[in-house]
Amino acid sequence: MAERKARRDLERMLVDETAEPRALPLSLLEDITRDFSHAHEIGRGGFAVVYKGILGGDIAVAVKRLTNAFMDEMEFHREVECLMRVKHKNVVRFLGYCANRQGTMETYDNKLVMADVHQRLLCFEYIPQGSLDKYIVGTTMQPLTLLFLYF
Ligand SMILES: Nc1ncnc2c1ncn2[C@@H]1O[C@H](COP(=O)(O)OP(=O)(O)OP(=O)(O)O)[C@@H](O)[C@H]1O
Repeated sequence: MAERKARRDLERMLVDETAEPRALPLSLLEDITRDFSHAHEIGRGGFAVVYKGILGGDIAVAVKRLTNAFMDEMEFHREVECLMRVKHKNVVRFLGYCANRQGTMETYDNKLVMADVHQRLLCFEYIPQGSLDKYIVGTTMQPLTLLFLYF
């Protein structure tokens, strides 16, 4: 129920450019990326794996799952705060964030222990051909291709 509402809100945000980024439930981000499946992976950076999240129809978002080693809680808060402040037509729109912490039983040293699993995620507008180098290649290749065709 809450997940369905969050999904609708996220879809609405994509058409309403004035909407502020918001907290998103982990269950929604898991659902739209098919549990962060390999098939949804669109890229990797130094600190994150980026997935394509599919909402209704053709609507997509980019979900950035930060690696655990990267950030402590304070750093993550600062990152979210900075992203929330930046609003510019040349900057990819930040849509939301998720910080989830869950205890799971794990075996350590032949004993069952309660481990804290942290998930930190950021959600952005999806940019087709996400990487800037693909745009640059796309634009510089065109004249070259035309030149080649001319000769
Ligand atoms: N909003 C987006 N829409 C589509 N693809 C994206 C988006 N954000 C990232 N990607 C893809 O994921 C890749 C990794 O992005 P990410 O932001 O994690 O790292 P980076 O900017 O390449 O490097 P760094 O680790 O230094 O930040 C990008 O190269 C791009 O292909």
